[in-house]
Amino acid sequence: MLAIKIINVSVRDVRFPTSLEQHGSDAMHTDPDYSVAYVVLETDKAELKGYGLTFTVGRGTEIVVCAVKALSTLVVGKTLEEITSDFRGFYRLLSSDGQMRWIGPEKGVIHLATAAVLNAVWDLWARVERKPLWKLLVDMDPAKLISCIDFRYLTDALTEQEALDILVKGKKDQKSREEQMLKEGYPAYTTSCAWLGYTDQQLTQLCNEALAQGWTKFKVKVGADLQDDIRRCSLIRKLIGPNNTLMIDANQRWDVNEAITWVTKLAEFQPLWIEEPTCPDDILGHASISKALAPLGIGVASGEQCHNRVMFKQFLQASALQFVQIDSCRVGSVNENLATILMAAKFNVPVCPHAGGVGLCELVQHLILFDYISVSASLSNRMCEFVDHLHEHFKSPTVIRNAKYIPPKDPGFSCEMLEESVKKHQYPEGEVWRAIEKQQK
Ligand SMILES: C[C@H](O)[C@@H](O)[C@@H](O)[C@H](O)C(=O)O
Ligand SMILES: [Mg+2]
Repeated sequence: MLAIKIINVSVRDVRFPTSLEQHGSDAMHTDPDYSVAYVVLETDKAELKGYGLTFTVGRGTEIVVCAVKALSTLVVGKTLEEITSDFRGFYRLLSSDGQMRWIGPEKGVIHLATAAVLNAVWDLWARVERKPLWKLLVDMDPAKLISCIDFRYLTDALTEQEALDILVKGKKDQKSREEQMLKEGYPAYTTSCAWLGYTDQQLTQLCNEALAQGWTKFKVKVGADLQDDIRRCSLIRKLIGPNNTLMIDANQRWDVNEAITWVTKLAEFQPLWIEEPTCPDDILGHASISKALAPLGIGVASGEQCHNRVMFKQFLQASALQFVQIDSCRVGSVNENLATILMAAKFNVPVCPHAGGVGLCELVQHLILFDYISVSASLSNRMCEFVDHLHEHFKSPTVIRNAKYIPPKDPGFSCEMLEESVKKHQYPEGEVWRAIEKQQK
């Protein structure tokens, strides 16, 4: 089966008009239209396809689509066997092409495109093996997993041997953790109640509904106006009570000193973490914020706009993050996320993935299940984000029970969307967008 050949890469710009209702809004992204560059790998076996995506928030998705097209020449004609027998080499081919790397390297639009293409390759591989991706990873021999990772630029922090040792150690009691996950699921938190554009009334209603559904961990958007933040945090803390968990997220709004002063003023609401307090590239800034907020019991979280494994390496080396937020679509897919998961394990920092958007929950649940079952073996201070939008457009949508992710069972990486949804939301020609255009006129 691995002999199947990829004969075509199709890519489409699919957008959902979430900004109309302020879903997903934060202090920097006030009107996101949750979108994807949606990739389908066609093979010489007509019934077998690989599905992948990367997440965007509307305008600019057409540029990612263009970048996927540029990468597709490196993919078409390859067999799955050629790819998976040297996945590290294939990762490098895509991320380090002698000409194309100039428009990265391993960052920005070209890296988002790499994520979409590689996510589709992993989806195809898992489908061929007839396993959900998390299970493919969990069952994989540690040496084979290591062979998928590009260790270039990492070895001063994590060598191949150290990574292998972590994976070999993780095999102990793996079976019981897998059974536990299948029975109980992986703990989640919700961001759906408190987008920045929601009114207090909306926030109250959504929060009460979430409490009734069993949610115990909540994230609220902050950063635009201090008085608003104090009012909203006080409201949500009252609603959830003193024992539930609260996180706050500023989406890069502040300078370093401003972040420290602002968050200190929100400390009375006892947030577990402040997420993206400042520029996502400012490693030393995050380290200063971490140091200043540690006495208040507030950690720093980041990762949804962290370009690549080398950035994560430095955040960890500089003790700049207390929570590592991997993202399934920002970096070079599973290959690069494996590197970050293993570095986080070495530095003993919990991984709490970023999710939401379109499909991010569907994808990242596979990675965090792998992290628990095969690497960290711990649930302490760990949870995966959940946002309750747009799951209905997926063939295998996430299943949440008692505020926990129930491991997916369908083969693949859960990236496949309903063709009907794709057609309707394709930008700009889909019927949803045509109707909006007509209304605006
Ligand atoms: C624009 C997006 O909705 C972001 O606000 C969102 O990803 C957010 O940062 C999150 O942590 O969920
Ligand atoms: Mg965030």
